[in-house]
Amino acid sequence: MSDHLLKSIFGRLTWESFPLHEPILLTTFIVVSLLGLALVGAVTHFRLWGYLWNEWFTSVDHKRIGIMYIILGIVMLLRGFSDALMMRAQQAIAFGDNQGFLETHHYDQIFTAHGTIMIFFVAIPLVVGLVNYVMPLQIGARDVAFPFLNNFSFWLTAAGSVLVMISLFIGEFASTGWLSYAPLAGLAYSPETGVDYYLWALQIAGVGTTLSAINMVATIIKMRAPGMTMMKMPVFCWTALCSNVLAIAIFPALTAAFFLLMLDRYVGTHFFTNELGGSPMMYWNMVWIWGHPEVYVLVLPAFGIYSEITSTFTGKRLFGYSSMVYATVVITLLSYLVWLHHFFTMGAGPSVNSFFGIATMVIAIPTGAKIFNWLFTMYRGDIRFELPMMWVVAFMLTFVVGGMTGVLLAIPPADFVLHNSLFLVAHFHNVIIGGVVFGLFAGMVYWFPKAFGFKLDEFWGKVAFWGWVVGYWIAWTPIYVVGLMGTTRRVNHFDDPTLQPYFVVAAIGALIILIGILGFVMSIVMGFVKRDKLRDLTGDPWDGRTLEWSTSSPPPAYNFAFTPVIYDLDAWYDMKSRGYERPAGGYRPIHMPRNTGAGVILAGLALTLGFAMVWYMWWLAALSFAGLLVVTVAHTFNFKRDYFIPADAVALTESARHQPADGSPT
Ligand code: HEA
Ligand code: HEM
Ligand SMILES: [Cu+2]
Repeated sequence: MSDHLLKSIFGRLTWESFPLHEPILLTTFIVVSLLGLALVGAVTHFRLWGYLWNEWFTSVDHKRIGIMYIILGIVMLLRGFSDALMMRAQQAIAFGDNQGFLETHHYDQIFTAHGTIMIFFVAIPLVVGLVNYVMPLQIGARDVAFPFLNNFSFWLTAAGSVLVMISLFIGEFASTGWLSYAPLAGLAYSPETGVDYYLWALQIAGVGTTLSAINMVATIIKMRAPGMTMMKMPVFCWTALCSNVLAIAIFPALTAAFFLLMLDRYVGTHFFTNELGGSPMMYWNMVWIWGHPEVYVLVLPAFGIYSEITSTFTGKRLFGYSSMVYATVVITLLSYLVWLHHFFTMGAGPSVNSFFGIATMVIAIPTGAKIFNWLFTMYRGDIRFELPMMWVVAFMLTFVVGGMTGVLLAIPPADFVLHNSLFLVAHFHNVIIGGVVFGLFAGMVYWFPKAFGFKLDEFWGKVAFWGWVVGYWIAWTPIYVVGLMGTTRRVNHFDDPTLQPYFVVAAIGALIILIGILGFVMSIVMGFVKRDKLRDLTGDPWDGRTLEWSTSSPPPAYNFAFTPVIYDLDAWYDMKSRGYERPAGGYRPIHMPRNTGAGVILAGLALTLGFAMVWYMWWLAALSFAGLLVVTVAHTFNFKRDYFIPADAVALTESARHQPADGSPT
């Protein structure tokens, strides 16, 4: 075939695009392919494709979608963490003459991929997954407002992560940092495929996240059970509401920034270069208007999780419920006003910097109010130190330190010294791991028995806990120290040998975190193995206070046979203390949304479109874009969108519940 023909078919994809000469990547590729083949083989062998497709992939049930999000997040955590281990290994050995095993360009891709994956494909899916699973149950709803949209959003997120994974083996990923700063990310300095993979993956996933946020907000506003006024809503739902309102407000800014960067790269415009009136600082402003609030999008639901767990495990109503709600709202509003603290060094001048510095510090007040509310809830409570509560305590001890170093960075003159240092990197791992990740683990351990009907294995759960907590401190304390001494971020080699011991300790810490991660995986595996022993038949294993604990575990597809009526905060606790009896008859047919494969197909087409655009395969891009339009229109002609669960089937499901008919706790 002529070169010209090849080029028009494959765009810029050639044999050179496959990293056959990179031993690390080749080995990874072989291992991943073998594991993938084994998985496909196993699913085929056990004839599970039909089950997976009908019951999971096409499911519009918020519970199943939530679980799929969480699985995606855990799988991507393993990927993101492998990157972290490689960076830690590199930095532990690359001193003086030793260049380590990752040359600069490769190291750059790894920290970019690590940051991008951890934020977009670990933290976001895990948070969205938990909100998806828990929030509708907590507000007494049957599902979310737009069940199909929910499935579609999930698959868009999944498509984005697949695109990032593809970049590992075909072409390369961005080497421009997790927010791909312009002008470095422009075509002139990054002509390879990396930034294009980055942009398309995040645009596709970003649409999913935005749609999901709209869905969650609509659900919370419109679908609360009768009697559940806003101020009787569980705190987790409040944090979910604020987090998703925030997401709706900020994602368009990121989408616009990426869109303009795409125009710069594909069409040759100059939005983010200094030529022809463009400005790179415009890009920084736009991505940080997204980026700063985004960290609160992640941490607010984690705060909600801590609130639920603290009141459950102290057996008390949350101290200062309304101040907790106001603090959440205040953090939401303030988080819009501080983005410039990420580039104090831009040179906006002392008055601008002071404004943003002070606005940033003010956030410590509502956050501190929350910390004290949790402490006051615990004060003289009958605390049960089970695993979820242990995570809460570890969070408080860890997060406060990270918050304090944040306040330190918010002082502009101090930030001129610490900006882009490893001190900053230690700050954000401190708040993200201590705040978001610990919260996600707490939430997963807490709600797992709801989703699966048995608890996680406790011994391995404790291994996970201690691995993460001890590992975190050993891994990041030395990084604070070297950062304070002036070591900069994003470098793969150091000249000063006296720094080496710190990085060796940091690497040991990362290995201890590895034990924590494996411990968590084991707690699921062993929980499953010992499920008969760990089984909970009551639906309420922790003596919970909110409505999700009033249904069976796992809840039926329709969540509640009868819509609950709410009189007080902590609705389920209130129901239990009034001697609530579950109705044993009088069921009516339940109207349900029907599963559909449209979301999977649309996301598949979006993935193809992204891949084609990365490689300049214009014909494939046009084809998949046309496909997207056709399937979207065709889907609007799908009139078989719902069905009824007959009353007998509901009666059967309800009578199968092992909980005593009086609904009393164990
Ligand atoms: C979940 C994530 C998360 C959270 C919660 C926070 C919370 C905070 N962050 Fe952080 N931050 C990040 C994630 C996060 N950050 C990331 C990812 C980056 C950098 C990304 C990059 O550059 O790549 C960053 C960077 C960053 C910078 C930029 C530095 C630089 O680039 O040079 C600054 C500067 O102001 C800052 C400040 C703060 C502050 C003041 C808080 C506050 O919200 C903290 C408030 C909490 C407390 C203070 C503790 C509890 C309070 C009390 C117990 C009350 C008493 C306390 C006082 C009176 C002080 N952060
Ligand atoms: C679990 C243990 C983790 C370890 C050991 C780890 C390690 C690292 C290292 C070594 C770097 C590069 C530092 C540098 O040289 O600049 C880094 C960067 C980063 N990490 Fe982590 N990390 C961990 C978890 C996480 C998590 C959970 C998140 C987010 C949810 C996260 C988000 C980031 C981000 C955003 C960057 C910046 C990337 C960039 O500079 O562009 N990390 N991490
Ligand atoms: Cu910020």
